[in-house]
Amino acid sequence: MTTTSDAVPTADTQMNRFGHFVHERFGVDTSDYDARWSWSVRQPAQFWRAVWEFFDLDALAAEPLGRGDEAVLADDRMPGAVWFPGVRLNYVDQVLRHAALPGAAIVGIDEAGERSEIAWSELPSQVAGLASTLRAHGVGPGDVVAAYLPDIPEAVIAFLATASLGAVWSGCGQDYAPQGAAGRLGQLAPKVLFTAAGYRYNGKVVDKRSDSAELAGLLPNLLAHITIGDADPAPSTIDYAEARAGDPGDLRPLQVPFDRPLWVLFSSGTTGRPKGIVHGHGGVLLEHLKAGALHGDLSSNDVFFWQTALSWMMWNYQVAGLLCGSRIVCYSGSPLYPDADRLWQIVDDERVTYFGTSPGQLQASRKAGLEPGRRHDLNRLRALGSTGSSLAADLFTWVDDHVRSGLPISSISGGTDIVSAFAGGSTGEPVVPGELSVRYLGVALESWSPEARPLVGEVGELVVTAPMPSMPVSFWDDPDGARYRAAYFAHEWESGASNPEKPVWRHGDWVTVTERGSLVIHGRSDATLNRHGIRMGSADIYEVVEALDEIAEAFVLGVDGPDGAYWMPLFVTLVPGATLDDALIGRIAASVRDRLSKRHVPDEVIEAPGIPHTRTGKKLEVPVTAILAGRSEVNIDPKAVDDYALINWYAEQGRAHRW
Ligand SMILES: CC(=O)CC(=O)O
Repeated sequence: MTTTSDAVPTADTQMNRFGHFVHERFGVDTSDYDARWSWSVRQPAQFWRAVWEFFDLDALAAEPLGRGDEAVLADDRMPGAVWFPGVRLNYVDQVLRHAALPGAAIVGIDEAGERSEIAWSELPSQVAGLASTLRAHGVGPGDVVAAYLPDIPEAVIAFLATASLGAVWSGCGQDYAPQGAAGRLGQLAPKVLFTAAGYRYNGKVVDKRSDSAELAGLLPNLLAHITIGDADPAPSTIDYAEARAGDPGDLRPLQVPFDRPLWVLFSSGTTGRPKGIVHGHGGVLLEHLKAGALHGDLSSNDVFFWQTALSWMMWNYQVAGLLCGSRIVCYSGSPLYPDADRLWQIVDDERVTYFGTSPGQLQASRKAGLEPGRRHDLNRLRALGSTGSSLAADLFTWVDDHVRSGLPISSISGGTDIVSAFAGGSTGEPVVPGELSVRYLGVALESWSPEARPLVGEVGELVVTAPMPSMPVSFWDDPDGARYRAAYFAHEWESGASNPEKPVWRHGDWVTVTERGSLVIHGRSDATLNRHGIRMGSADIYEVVEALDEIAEAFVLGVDGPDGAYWMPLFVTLVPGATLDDALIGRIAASVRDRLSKRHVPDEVIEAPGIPHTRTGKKLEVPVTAILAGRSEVNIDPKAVDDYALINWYAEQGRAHRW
């Protein structure tokens, strides 16, 4: 496989400056990435102290960080690690540090192309004005402020105002119906709700006024409902412009303990009550500076655009651009409207330097025959990020051929749980198609065999063997931590000599750590295809099948039947004009056999009317497999799925299958 960009260890990147700083400060060998990573996981207290010092966080905190490892990591138990016990700070201060920068901090673009800007210089007064209105409505430390909004700049201001008070933020995209949003936000008993009158999507105006009013009615503790963009707001609501014009006074974000909740994110909740995952101010601040500034090299020279939505953790990750002094771009429309070129046009118009997207958008660009590098001026673009699912090798190559040769690609993998990435591309590190270049600093990631043995060059369970500061401080409404432990620490490793002495975080993904230290993610381990003892990752099959021009999307399931029978159907959706005839089925089977193995060839290829996803775009492999297997206890929550009507179609396939 080709290397599309070469390592540049001497370049003036923040990562290299950090390496020099660590070498000087701690006398550590940081000559290459491997050395840095090994030190960061062997000496976590030293590593996170280095991050703290490199970004001069003493300047933000009420008091300087104490000496000794205990001041950084007082207890390394997992779960229950105690990070930075004596520290008081506020996430928002790191954003406001950049307020003297010229130009726009936040740009908003809607689907019709309407554009708005909030300048860095306006940020403090907008945050302070809104914070004072929230305070006037009774919001104080620990209270929850909820948002039902598209990805618009006002959402970022509302979040910063909330966090500045030491209150807790939680956002839900307006693509959720009111009941679905209430199933999440309602758990938190918010005191204030932000909603928008609507947004444009797929060429239509989506009017959300009555849904917003319905949601407000489902939140009994609400003291104020602030509406954005409603020309005719109901008397019981407060207009956002008025709320933002509260007395700005002297903005002093409240200094809070390191682990004070910053926000609550929700798991997809397709089959049970969505879990509220709580992250703290300090953990997110350190993790996002590390990921954004060190790995992504984000700075005030950058325009950072990651296409996302409020219910997806990538919204929170996008806001991290502000922590690094970068301008961020919020886009509230469909990524594919009016056509697949839409996001490339934004990258060009906004002079984006770091563009984050998904395999789906890249695949759609490829299938539409786009040549973004020819059609647009993408010269300022210096990195392309991708997440949501594994980025197949052929899409790396497509970017190299059709966007820009040598453009570093960072396929990242992590999730809501840590509101960041465990691994991905890193500025200056080589990129190999289909791989995540490195394990991120401070992430003790390994691939483990069923007997809890570390593996290199073989597929295993993705585990993290030491705490990270952005692991959840708790789950919401989980006083004894039982739901938290069950989510990550309850895996039963097969008995063997090396059974772990300490609990490890099992993430639920299949991963290979290569000899070079890069990674390949093979899909969810709880959705593993286990054909008569041969285990296969679904992502490997998607990579091959979705590369075929006729296939829009693929969905492979492994269904257990009676008497040890196993059925492995591959469902596909087709691009317009394509037909699933014997020739195409033959080509699918041949590609899977040639590029993977004959064991990976599905039992059947079936054209589907669609593929069900969570609202953050993950294929619903586990619950749909259970439905096909006829397991009656599976109850998929219609509100958590993008197209619930499809579930009946899949159930019908299960009933019709002859074992
Ligand atoms: C960083 C990620 O892992 C994002 C996601 O796929 O949810």
